[in-house]
Amino acid sequence: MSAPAPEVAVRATGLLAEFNARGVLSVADVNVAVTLSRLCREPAPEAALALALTVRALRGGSVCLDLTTVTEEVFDVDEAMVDTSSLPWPETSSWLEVLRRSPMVQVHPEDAGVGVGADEDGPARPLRLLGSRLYLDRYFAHEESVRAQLTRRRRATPPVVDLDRVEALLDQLFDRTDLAEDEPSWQRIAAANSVLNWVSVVAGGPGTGKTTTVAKVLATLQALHGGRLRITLAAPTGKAAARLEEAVRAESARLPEALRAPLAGLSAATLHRVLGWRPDSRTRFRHDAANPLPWDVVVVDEMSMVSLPMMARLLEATRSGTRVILVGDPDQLTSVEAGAVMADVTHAESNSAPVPADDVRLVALRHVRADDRPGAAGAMSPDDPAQARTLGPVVRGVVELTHTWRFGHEIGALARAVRAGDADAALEVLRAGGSHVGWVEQDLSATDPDDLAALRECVQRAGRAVVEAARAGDAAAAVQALEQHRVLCAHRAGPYGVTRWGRTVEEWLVRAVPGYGAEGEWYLGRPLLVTANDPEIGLYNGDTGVVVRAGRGLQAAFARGQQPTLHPLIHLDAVQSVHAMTVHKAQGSQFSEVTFVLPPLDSALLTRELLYTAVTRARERVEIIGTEDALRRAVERPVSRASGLRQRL
Ligand SMILES: Nc1ncnc2c1ncn2[C@@H]1O[C@H](COP(=O)(O)OP(=O)(O)OP(=O)(O)O)[C@@H](O)[C@H]1O
Repeated sequence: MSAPAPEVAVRATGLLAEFNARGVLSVADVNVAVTLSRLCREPAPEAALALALTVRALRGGSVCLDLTTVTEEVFDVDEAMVDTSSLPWPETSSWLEVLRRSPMVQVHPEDAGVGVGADEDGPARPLRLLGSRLYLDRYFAHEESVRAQLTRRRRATPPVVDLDRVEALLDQLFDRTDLAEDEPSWQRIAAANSVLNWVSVVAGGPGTGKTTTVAKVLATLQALHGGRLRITLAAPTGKAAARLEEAVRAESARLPEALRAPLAGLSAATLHRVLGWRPDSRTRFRHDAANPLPWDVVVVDEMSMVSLPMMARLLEATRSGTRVILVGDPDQLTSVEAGAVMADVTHAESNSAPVPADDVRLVALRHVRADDRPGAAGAMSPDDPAQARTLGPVVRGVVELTHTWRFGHEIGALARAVRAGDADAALEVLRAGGSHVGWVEQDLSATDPDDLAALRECVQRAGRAVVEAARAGDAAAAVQALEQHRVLCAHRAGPYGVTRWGRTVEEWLVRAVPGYGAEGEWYLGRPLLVTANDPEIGLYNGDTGVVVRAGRGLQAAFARGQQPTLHPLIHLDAVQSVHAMTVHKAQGSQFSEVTFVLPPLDSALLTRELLYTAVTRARERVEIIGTEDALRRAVERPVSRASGLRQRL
């Protein structure tokens, strides 16, 4: 794939001009760097380059620019890889030296005890240098806020609970029926952790029982506190919030009556709504440090989609005596905005540090004897270095669930192989096939889509069901049918992209469904994708819906738990048709069947997280179209997102 010619930044000279000409820097990156260099009277081109690259890094989801690794990064222009090896990169140590002396840069004292503002006597400087990592000051402040809040809560005296009572409740809620003889009950350990810590992380892939565990944690907490706790459930999007509410309800319905009752009124909302969305600001909320949230327990699901700035706002608005339970899949693609908070918190460097033998939470965990199986927390010794890797995260409030309870066996095996970076194992699962996974081993640039008969039939079957329900005015059935099957792509454009595949799917539907699309722009059964957050009407980027008959008019139905919400078409500002969608947009959604169009070998987007996220969007079956080389490359290349949080936690 060749990259299109980049737009030329007329203000760029020297280094900036060269990086712009190669497409690494956009006009906007260059303009920010030129303007701030002038304002700060910084003549050094290396400093301007570092600033421009930092702005660019934020666009790509990194929180900062790491000067020691930037030359190895994969840069892309419009999704095609750019060869940056021949660019005139400054030598790292002299580049850092220029930055240390720059009037644009505030050098941060390395010792972790010193927070933002400690050396802020001089005029405001737009950049912050911490070791080899360069931040825009605002993003450093977000990272520092999250780090400080999490650390403070971890170091605080843990919540006071009656440990015997906790043990009895956990005994009642968790049994070992479906576990192998030597398999620790990680769900139980995770639950103990969330009960015993102010901040806890329940990590795991789809179907590993995160929601089940959270429902049991909430039941335990309410039982310990006489049902008086005020609890809120939050998620980054409306759809995810609705799913969370439904799942927690379904799980709590299975609990014993006495434990279930206090959970009856639980409801979930988007993070925007929980924090108090303000029409006058995109980044500030009604609840903040001065006006904190009233809740005793805050559960945040789909954490991998939560950006660093959002996490900072949430923690700042949460009182120190509130339990915060973070739930999500750290191996998924990260938030569209900057940050990889879930992955950073789950894999924080401190998690592998030695565990102090007198750690209060460890003692507590032992006391509740989370489990006696080999390798379980209750049976572990903090003095045994071999166990430190498993025990470290647990003691620090992080538990990863790995047993998959829901998937067809092959999808789980494929997801595990991808997650582990084991390309041979992934290929073995795909080659073996079965009713849950399939592989069309083809290079798509040379394929006529009409040759993919099985895919066409699948698309037509699902599309027909959507249109029939939409025409009949059955919004719930239309929304459900919409989630039967989805084509996912990494790219937006080109032979592997959403545009081509969306058009193909649309053509197949026109052929299969009489009168398809005949009503004009808002035709019955038109699948819709929301492309921008609109908290006012409760629709979020990535939400999908469908145009349905409603009385004598038309409305758009969006999945929200059992009953879809209906919106007048006139309210829909930012929507497009969604016959195929990017994996990024599909985060937070699942479909019965998924067809994943794997990008080509030279794609900058071909990463492990992309493949893992695509595979785990499927509930019943996933089919991958692409070559063996591209598959191997994807499994073997993890995403690199620069952030200091992982090291600093
Ligand atoms: N220990 C267990 N034994 C048997 N079934 C379980 C167990 N834990 C969870 N399940 C079942 O597995 C399914 C998936 O569980 P759950 O919804 O809690 O997973 P999840 O990790 O929250 O998934 P997702 O991320 O997709 O929401 C549910 O049907 C649940 O009842």
